[in-house]
This record gives sequence, structure tokens and C-alpha cells, in this order.
Amino acid sequence: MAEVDPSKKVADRYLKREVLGEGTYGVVYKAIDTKTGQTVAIKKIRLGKQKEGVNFTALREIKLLKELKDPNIIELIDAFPHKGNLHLVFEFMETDLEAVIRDRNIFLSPADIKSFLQMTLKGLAYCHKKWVLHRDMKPNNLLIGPNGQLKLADFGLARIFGSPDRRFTHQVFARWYRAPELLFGTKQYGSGVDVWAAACIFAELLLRRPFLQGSSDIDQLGKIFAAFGTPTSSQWPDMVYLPDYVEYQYVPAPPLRSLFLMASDDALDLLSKMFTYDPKARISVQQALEHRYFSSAPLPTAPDKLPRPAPKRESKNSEFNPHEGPTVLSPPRKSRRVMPQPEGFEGNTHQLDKHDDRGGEIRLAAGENTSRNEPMPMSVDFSIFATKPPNRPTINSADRTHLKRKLDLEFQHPEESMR
Ligand SMILES: Nc1ncnc2c1ncn2[C@@H]1O[C@H](COP(=O)(O)OP(=O)(O)OP(=O)(O)O)[C@@H](O)[C@H]1O
Repeated sequence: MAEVDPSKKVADRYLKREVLGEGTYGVVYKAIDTKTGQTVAIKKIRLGKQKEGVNFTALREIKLLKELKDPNIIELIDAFPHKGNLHLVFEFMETDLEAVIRDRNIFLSPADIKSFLQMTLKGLAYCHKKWVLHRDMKPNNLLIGPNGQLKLADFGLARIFGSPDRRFTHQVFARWYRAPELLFGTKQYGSGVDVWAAACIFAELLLRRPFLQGSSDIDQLGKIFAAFGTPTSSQWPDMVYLPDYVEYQYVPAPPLRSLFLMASDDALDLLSKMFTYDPKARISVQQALEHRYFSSAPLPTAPDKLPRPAPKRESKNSEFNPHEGPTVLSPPRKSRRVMPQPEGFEGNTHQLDKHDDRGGEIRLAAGENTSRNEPMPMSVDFSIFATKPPNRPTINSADRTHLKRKLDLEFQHPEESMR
């Protein structure tokens, strides 16, 4: 292997290359693992405000994430604290599902859609079996490797690190995948939140645009109700007890078929089961995988036959220079997104590739946590009333106890236990 300048190395092992982008938790850059020669992606998580450095709970839980190994989960290869930041080293992936969905040169056949959904659900099923929820499923967290394999990324990070200031850009997109129980402020949620998000991704694969683009939490609920009808208490008995429950003006559900003109009957049946309001009645990931949609023709496309966007992350400059800023190899991700529409649900009529503007995002994001004392009419922009950032729901205590017990068994010294 060529000799490398040790000053460019992190933790004496990883040779930094270009910045890949910046997400909720910090910068992600490409690197070479000098031990194995493998290309990796390193996510540098800022821990600025935690005076004691990396907190013990985070280290224990990251240790658990390192143990998650499945063909449809991105591998966490290594994790180490360095200069006050936590570095998470992942296998490097070529592209992601968002890039596939947005690429106008790509035609997605029903078999391709089935394959992407199946891989997503397989990754989720593995994690749910291990008592880990994703909580932040969206197409750009579904990474795609060189052989077409789809892998879930960012598993468990929302839970470990919370959502550092998500009000401005990231939260806007994450909201579109949020289950109604979260929007109604539930504190005790389960794997159903990931099923709902997977349903939104399924819908997005079918429509080639985000399905339910709410501009605030209330508007998000409005979009959901416009698509599936306002839930009744017989459909979802616990709804009225949720902390942020507010009565909505009744709207009937349009036929699901009218929203997904091209979908097969099996696809629609599975979609409606994944979009069930009551999380207790919602189909589980395992049941979804056993649905006849996956065994009926056409069978899912083999991963290596799936269409992929042209590679966009060729490493031209070999060394990473922190003063140069990110190497932009394609239009910035966030500006490729479709921005939320301030008005009501519009069925199949949204355009692809509308450009966002930062001011718009901030204004819309401020619409979170509006006071909810009165029955709300649908599809009104409440953003001007809000000031507080959203409350983050927490995992239920049974999950937490289970994870703690598992981790405590294996926990040694926090820094040693990471390696
Ligand atoms: N394992 C990986 N391999 C290759 N690129 C990656 C990998 N993980 C992340 N990236 C890229 O790094 C950039 C930042 O990723 P990150 O996951 O931090 O944020 P994001 O997905 O853009 O947004 P959010 O934080 O809201 O999920 C994105 O362009 C992403 O595609």
C-alpha cells in the first residue's frame, strides 16, 4: 500500500478523502481504511455541548449497533471518540434510494419497486427482532451498494443522539414519514412507526414523489387524513387519549386506487395494511414480508439487476482539506427535494423537482407544536403561531429495559468497549 501522511489520518487508521455531505449529526466524509484497504464513510458526530465528552449511554448503545449484522443493514465497522467528536465508521455505499426515485432517467418497474421494498422490510425485520427501532426512515437513509443491495443506515441514531437542531432543514423531510401516533405526541411507540415510514417510502416508489408532504405537524396530520379519511374512534380506540390529540374536521377517505392509479391490487392491499391508523392493528414488518404481494408475479428484481443512477461520488481530489468545504458532485441533496405544499392534499398532481428556498423551510418548520386546544380545520398553514421546537417522543420503557439489560452484560470500559 502507498505510504500515507500520518497527519491526514484519523485514529492512526483512516485516511480522509472528500466530504460526502452533512446530515443531522455532522459531516460525513469518505476515507480509506489503511488496515484493510476498504473505502469507508466516516460520520463525525459533534458532541460539543456534552462537557463530559461522549456519554456512557451513547457508547453502550453504539456497541449494540456494532452487533447488528445483516445484508440489509449498513455495517458499523468501527466507532471511536477523537478530538471531542464521535466518529462512526460505516461501509461505503454508492448511492441511496432518494437518488433513484428522483432520477428521471430511471424507469422503475413493478418488480423493481417490489425488490426495493422487500430489502427495506428485511432490514427492518432484522432490527425489530433485535429490539431496535429505526425511527428515522426516509429514502435517503436507504443506501445502495455496488451490487444493488439496499441497506438501512442511521439505525438507532435518532434515539442515541436525539435530534440536534432539526427544525431547519432535516426535520422538514423527516416529518413526511412520521406515523400519526407520533404526530399526536405518543410517548409509548413501537415498531409500527417504522412500518408507517416504510409505507410512505413504498408510496413514494409508486408515485416517484413524496406522498404526504406536510408543512407542519398539524398539516402533516391533515395530509394523512385527506388521503385516508379522518380516523374514527372505532378504527383507532386509543387515539383520543394521546397527549396532542385534537379533533379534526371529518373528511371521508377517497378510494386508495384513485391515489395510486398504476399499483396492482396486491400492492394496494399491502399499502393499506401498512397505513393502518391504529398502531396495534397495523401490519408488522414480518407479516408484510409474508404478504402475497411478494410471492405474486412479478417477482422482485434481483438486486444486481436493479436500475441505479450514474455514480456521483468519484473521488477526484485525493486528500481531504477541511478549509475547502464539501466537494459538490451533484446538485445538493436538499435542493433536489420537493418542498412541502402549504395547501391541502393534492393527490397525484405534485410536480417533481421543485426547488426549495431556505426561507421557506425555516418558516414552515416553525409551524411545529402549535397550540392544539381547538378543533382544527384541515389544510391550514399554522406556522405563524408557533415558537417552541417539537417535543421528541421517547422509546417505550420495555424496549429500554431490554436494551439496557443486554448492554450491561457486555459493557466494560466505555472507550475500550467501542473497539
Ligand atoms: N455509508 C455511506 N456511504 C456513502 N455515503 C454516505 C454514507 N452515509 C452517509 N453518506 C452520505 O453523506 C451525506 C450525509 O449523510 P447523513 O446520513 O449524515 O445525512 P442525510 O442522510 O443527508 O440527512 P439526515 O441526517 O437528515 O438523515 C449524504 O450525502 C449521504 O448520502
